[in-house]
Order: sequence, then structure tokens, then C-alpha cells
Amino acid sequence: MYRFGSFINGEMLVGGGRTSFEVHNPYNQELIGTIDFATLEDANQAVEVAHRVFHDTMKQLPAHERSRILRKAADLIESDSERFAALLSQEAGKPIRDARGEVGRAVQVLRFASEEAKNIVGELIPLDAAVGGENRIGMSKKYPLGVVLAITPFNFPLNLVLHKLAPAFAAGNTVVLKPAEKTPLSSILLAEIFDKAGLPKGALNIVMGTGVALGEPLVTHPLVKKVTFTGSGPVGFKIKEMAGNKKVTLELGSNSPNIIFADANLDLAATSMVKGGFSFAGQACISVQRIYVQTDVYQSFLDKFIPLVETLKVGNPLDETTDVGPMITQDAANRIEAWVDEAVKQGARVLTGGKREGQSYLPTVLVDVEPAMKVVCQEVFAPLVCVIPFETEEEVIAAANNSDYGLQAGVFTKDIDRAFRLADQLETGGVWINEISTVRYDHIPYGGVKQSGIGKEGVKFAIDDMMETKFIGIRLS
Ligand SMILES: NC(=O)c1ccc[n+]([C@@H]2O[C@H](COP(=O)([O-])OP(=O)(O)OC[C@H]3O[C@@H](n4cnc5c(N)ncnc54)[C@H](O)[C@@H]3O)[C@@H](O)[C@H]2O)c1
Ligand SMILES: O=C[C@H](O)CS(=O)(=O)O
Repeated sequence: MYRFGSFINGEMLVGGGRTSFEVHNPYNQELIGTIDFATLEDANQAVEVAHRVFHDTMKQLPAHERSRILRKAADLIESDSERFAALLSQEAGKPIRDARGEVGRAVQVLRFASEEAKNIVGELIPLDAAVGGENRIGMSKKYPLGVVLAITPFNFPLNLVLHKLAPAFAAGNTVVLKPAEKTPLSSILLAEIFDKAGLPKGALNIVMGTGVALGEPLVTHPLVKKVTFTGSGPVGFKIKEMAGNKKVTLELGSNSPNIIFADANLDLAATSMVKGGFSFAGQACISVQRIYVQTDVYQSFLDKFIPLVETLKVGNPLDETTDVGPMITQDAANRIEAWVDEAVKQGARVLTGGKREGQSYLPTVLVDVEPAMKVVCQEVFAPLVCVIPFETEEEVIAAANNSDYGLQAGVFTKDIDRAFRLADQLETGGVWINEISTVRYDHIPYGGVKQSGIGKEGVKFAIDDMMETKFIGIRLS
């Protein structure tokens, strides 16, 4: 059992009349930790410390030292990876094999950031390209911003936190992190890791609490220079409104389309869709949600897909053989149950699943759905996919783009010309060919369009968004 609090200027703030919050394992409700929430004074102190440490220490730290700290943090997590995986599995209800995958990715994110820290380059600008610019030298140079506020979701409590911390430190910024209150414990382990890796005290400050209580004071704090948020759309756009003229990155949700043409490798498509639709109970922003299948192969696809879905084992996330764990909360399980019931009343058919087992929802496949049903047009964020037939390329592009969201898409076809036509026309931040929307490597440019977000992550791209470019010019005599 853990008892923790906010982590500010290298100190853990526990007790002192602070409100406590219990963290339970979503599978069996076992109590796994207690977190003391930050007060408003704690939150302000976190920003002030981060501001001071930025000016006194962090912005002076040479690139090779920032790189060394990040590399060391990667090594430390790697050597303690089983402890991280077990904690992720317990606090998020993530199947242990997926939790190990998340830890492995987190190590890579730190290693990418370690390399990028040494490769932050400006440009020489040919000033004589402008009339009158002769006899001058121009260059651009990048500078860290100062205090970065990172607000993160419950579903990847280690890797998505590191997608903010690692680029911020690579760039020479300091951070105030407000992790999801449902999964705060892995952030505390991270604080230990960065401390051991030699990150200056006060460069990472973690503020525990709800977004409702702490969101506004943190986001509007005048010393915060950038807000980087991953989470749901309504919260993200509210943060953007509150942030005024601060820089903002928003990584939000989606209802990812995946398109299977008649010429596709159907076995590959079916096995990939199972992984992409049901891993971590569909609680990923790029989870496969809408599967469009060309009519000629619609039935053959279902004949391959449904038996594979039915082999998935729902159960205890700590069990090595579990494929699908629980939903994060009872409310989340109730919500998806209500959406499926509503879709069925409106004419949808359940081919498999459609039932609750405690806080788990069985892997579910719906057909005969309509574009206006919640299970199609909203983000399900649950182990549920809709399989939808289509006839022509034009029709499926229009259907896939008929969404408020646009994060990633998948297209399965052997026709390279068509693959590029789709890549050009799908309104998403990323398109995979012969791969599902759910795949993300941590160095790719990643981030959505429309209601799926603003800006890009992926270590190098996040670093860029966490720096200011300054022009420096010299007039030669
Ligand atoms: N695009 C991506 O990279 C990505 C990655 C993971 C999750 N997500 C999205 O996140 C959502 C699921 O995560 P969640 O349920 O934790 O999201 P959420 O929006 O409920 O919470 C995310 C974070 O925002 C905080 N928050 C809540 N209200 C706030 C407010 N008013 N001001 C400031 N902060 C506030 C929460 O405490 C939490 O730390 C899904 O929509 C999913 O698609 C997106
Ligand atoms: O939930 C959405 C995440 O961005 C998925 S991943 O952790 O980046 O793969």
C-alpha cells in the first residue's frame, strides 16, 4: 500500500490537513494507495519553484548533461521495469503484458529524448535572398520556454506522462505535472527515478488533485509558459480557452476509422483489428472503432474476425493470460452498456459481447449501425467496434471523414495508388497502410486534427513545440 502526496521542490507533501484520495485497483477494488491532494498554495508553490529552478539551474544545464539525465532515467526504469509494470497493471487495470509494453515504450521515449537533447539545431538564414539583405548574416536559435504545465490522462499513466516530461527536459524546461487522479502512483515512481538520475531538485514538481480543483489555477498561472494536455476533448478545449495566449498542445480523443478493401490480406486485417479494437479494453485514443469493409469481403471478414474476438480472455489484469481487463470506473462501464443498449434499440445488432462482467465489458462487435448512433459518431473508449459495409472508394472516404475527430486511420489494401489516394484524403493526423490506427511509435509526429487536438507530440516534435525560436542577425562592416 502506498501513501503519497504532491512532490514539490524534492519534498513529498503528505498530511497537514490535506484531503486524502484512495486509489483502487479497477479490477477488484483493492485499495492500492492513498494520495493527499494538493492545496491551492501547494499548486502555486509548485509553479513558483519550477520558475525559479528554470532560471537558476535548468536553462544553464548543457545539452550533454540533459542528455545524460534522460539516458540514466531510461536505464533506471529498464532495470526496475517489472515494478513499474505491476503498478501500472494495478492502478489502471491494464493487462500485465500490455503494461510491460508501456514500460518498454517509456524507456524508448527517454532514450529518444536523450538523443534529441544533443541535436537541437537552428538554421542559417540566407539574408541576401531579400533585397537589401546583402552583407548580413542571419540565424535562428532555439530557447527553452520556462515552466511547462503537463496535464495527463489515466490510460497510459507512464508513457504519456513521459511524452511530456522527456521532451520538456531535453529542451531545458522545468515541469509542473498534474497526473490523472485515477492513476497517480506511477508518477511518484517517476519522480524517484528522475531524482536518482540527477535531475535538478525542483525541475519536476507533481501536483496531485482533480482537474476541477487545480485546472484553472494552474493553467492560468502567469508563470506557466506552455500547457501540454492529453485527455478528453471537452476538457482540452476548456483548457485552451483558459490558457489565453500561452502555447497549448492538445492530444484528444477519436473514433478511429479502419478501412478494409476487397484486395486486402483479410487474415492480417482480422488479427490486427482484434488487437487494435480490444487492447486495454479499447481505452486508447487511437483504438479501432469504425471498421469499414468492402461489401465483396464483408462476410468473409466477419467469419475470420468474430471467432478471433471470441478467443479473447477477459479477466484479472495481473494474470499473464488476460487479454482484456476492466474499464477504469463503474461509470465508464455503465456508459458503454447504455450506449450499446441504445444502439440496439435503434436497430444495431450485437454479433458478440454486449454484456457486463462486473466492471469489465465483454469484447463487443456491432453491425447494422447508423452514422448518427453514439457508438459510431462519438468516442466509445471501450472494447467495442462497429463493422460497416461499403461499396466504393469515394463512399468510404466520405464515411470515414464524416467525424468530428481525426487522429489516426488505418487502410488495408494491396493497391499502392489507392493507398496514397486514401493517405492524401483522410482527414486525420496520421494514416497507416496495412496497419491499424492503434499503432504509434514514439518518435513519429503524432497528434490529431478537428476535435482530436492541436499540435504534435513524438519526442522531436514535442521538443520543437516546447521551445521558442529567436532570430539573431549580424550586419557586417
Ligand atoms: N490523443 C492522445 O494522445 C490521447 C492519449 C490518451 C488519452 N486521450 C484521451 O483522453 C481521454 C481519456 O482520459 P481521461 O478520462 O483521463 O481524460 P480527462 O479529460 O477526463 O482527464 C485528463 C486530465 O485532465 C484533468 N482535468 C479534468 N478536468 C480538468 C479541468 N477542468 N482543467 C484542467 N484539467 C482537468 C484530469 O484530472 C486528468 O488529469 C479520452 O478521450 C482519450 O481519447 C488522448
Ligand atoms: O490513448 C492514446 C495514446 O496516445 C495511445 S499511445 O499510448 O500513444 O499508444
